[in-house]
Amino acid sequence: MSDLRALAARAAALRATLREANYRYYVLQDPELSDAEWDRLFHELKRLEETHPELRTPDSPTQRVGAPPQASFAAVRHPHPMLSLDNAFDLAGLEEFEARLKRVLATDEEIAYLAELKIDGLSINLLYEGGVLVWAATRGDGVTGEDVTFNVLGVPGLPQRLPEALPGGGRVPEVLEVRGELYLSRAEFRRINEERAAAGEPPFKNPRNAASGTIRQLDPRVSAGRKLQVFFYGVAEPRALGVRTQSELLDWLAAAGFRTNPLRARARGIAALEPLIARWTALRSTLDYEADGVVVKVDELALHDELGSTARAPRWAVAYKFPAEEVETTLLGVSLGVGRTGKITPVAELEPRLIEGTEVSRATLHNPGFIAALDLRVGDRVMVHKSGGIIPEVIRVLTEARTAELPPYVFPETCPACGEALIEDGANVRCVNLACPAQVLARLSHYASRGAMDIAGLSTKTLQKLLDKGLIRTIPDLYDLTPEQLTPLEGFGERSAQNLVAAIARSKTQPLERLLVALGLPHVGARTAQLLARAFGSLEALQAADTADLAALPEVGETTARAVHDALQQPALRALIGELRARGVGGGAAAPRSDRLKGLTFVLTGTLSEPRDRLKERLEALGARVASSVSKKTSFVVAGEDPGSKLDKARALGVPVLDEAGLAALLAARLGEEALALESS
Ligand SMILES: NC(=O)c1ccc[n+]([C@@H]2O[C@H](COP(=O)([O-])OP(=O)(O)OC[C@H]3O[C@@H](n4cnc5c(N)ncnc54)[C@H](O)[C@@H]3O)[C@@H](O)[C@H]2O)c1
Repeated sequence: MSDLRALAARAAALRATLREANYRYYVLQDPELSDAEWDRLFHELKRLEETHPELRTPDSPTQRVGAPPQASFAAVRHPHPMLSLDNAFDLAGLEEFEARLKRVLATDEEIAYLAELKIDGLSINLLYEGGVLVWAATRGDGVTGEDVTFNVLGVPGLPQRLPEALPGGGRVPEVLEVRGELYLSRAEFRRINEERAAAGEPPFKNPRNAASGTIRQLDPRVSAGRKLQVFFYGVAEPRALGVRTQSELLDWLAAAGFRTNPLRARARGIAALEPLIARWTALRSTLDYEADGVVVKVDELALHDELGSTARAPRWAVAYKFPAEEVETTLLGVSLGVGRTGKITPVAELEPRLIEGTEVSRATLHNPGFIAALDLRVGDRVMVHKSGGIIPEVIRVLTEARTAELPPYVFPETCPACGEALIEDGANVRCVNLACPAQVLARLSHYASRGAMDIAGLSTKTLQKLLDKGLIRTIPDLYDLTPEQLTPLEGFGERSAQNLVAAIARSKTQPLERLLVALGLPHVGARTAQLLARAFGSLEALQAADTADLAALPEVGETTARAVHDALQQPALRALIGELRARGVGGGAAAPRSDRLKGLTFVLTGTLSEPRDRLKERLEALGARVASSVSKKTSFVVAGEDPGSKLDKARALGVPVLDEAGLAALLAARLGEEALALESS
């Protein structure tokens, strides 16, 4: 039983992590996990649920597609659900897929497949009635999508009206639901990012994000100015078209005016697809669009009906994902970054190349030992990949490609910013000069950043200007700036000077948790800062706490407790805090508590998808009371998996019981937008 409990807790934790990742990926379009990491966690959960079906919940990410539509668009209900695809990461995965097919179809005969490229864009569903386009919608959560009709009208190969008769005598059914993938070419992605850079806007991370951002433009002129493209690959009810196979379906779509990808191949048996997959893997980097795999579909449509779908994906198709891309480029130089703690990070300056959708011109070299182990020399040809799918890293030097005798790289002995001798610190080197201008700039920039004090308009560039002009030296100096000092600076006018001074002044009332992040306390990210702020309520109380007080908090380990305690005793930090407090920074209050759930009392029972303490804290932060026993006064009992006697008591007393989905619905109804923020907190 206790083993099962541990597995249930693991499954719940995986579900919570995946849900949060989905929200960041689909809604915020700002993923923190790499796709590879997401895939790994997803598969762990899937395996767990397969071996222990009793652990599966109806709202598990394995049973769901995408994320609900955003409120800024009209919602469209898909007449037939739009599904995702199951993945295979290697040939063994494809063979497993084939074995499953043969088992379900009870056949030994070779199955015919159609292989198509998996385009890395976003799916679109089109509804035609009487041959006329009625709407175009994003996938959303598979059931409901966002109406983006106006944004697709100019896309070539996306017909607004279908021909009455098709070559070969086919006809267009009265109602037709067509599915495809919208995407941006690599060249168009680069052009859009250049345009954004010129307008001072942040770049899109990759073509998929850019396509997704483009289709969700509320102003159709913006999307019209970007060259979206599309490949169509399916319809909701192909049999109504009189076609028998996926191959014939693609031909039908092409004949009706829908753009389809000419790259497709039919093969009998998975083994026969292997050479094709190898060829397409090599072809990938030469395409002018991003493809992240090969979709293998059972060709015979009659078999689709027989195989059916799960809640999340059809059983007759699988997406083989390409392995991580390794790209060859040239090392143009090595630059040294100085972090706010003085750590020196060597960075490879590379000839720019597109890797898995993002342009890479710099890659981490970690530390001097890493450079030495690679025997890296400026001018070398190197192989680069994205570590964990996100951080570019040099993995190999092509020593055989060295034509000239390149001198070995010698790691500097002094700080590039202040000239102070560098000190070895384990595998790293460090500049220990607290007044080092690069460290000062990094600390200021961290202080003003979005995750910390969030001071609008105080970019690193502006901070550099203020330092250069001698207007500031330390963080507290920011609060002494006047509009008159800023107005004469390049890029400032009277208005922008006033705005910046006002934004800096506003930051004084940022909640304590943000100030804790801004101070750069060791091991303190947003989550720990929140815990500390809620537990201690003021900087003074936190400074007075000893290591044991800190370690007693849930989720704060011994190491963090000691590091935070020691940092707060350091004279430099104490002086900084003193100066900030003297200027009225950090009024001492923890994050303002919302009272949206005021008057409600919850009792939590069973295994939930997040630690009970955490949910308790979240509910309390919204003004609710969380009690430990059920009484008539309890508003709701939230029951997770394996609930205890509290559930029985709730039933006996007639107290309403919510499962997690019910709680989410309640929160959404009560909080609207706030619920989303809560989900991601
Ligand atoms: N990094 C993160 O935090 C994070 C979070 C969520 C999802 N993800 C990534 O997204 C994936 C899951 O997302 P998904 O559900 O959007 O699925 P998916 O992108 O892996 O595959 C399904 C989609 O492929 C598309 N597709 C492209 N070409 C196709 C073709 N020829 N035929 C059929 N379909 C085709 C369809 O739009 C379909 O909806 C994960 O594998 C992961 O890589 C990452």
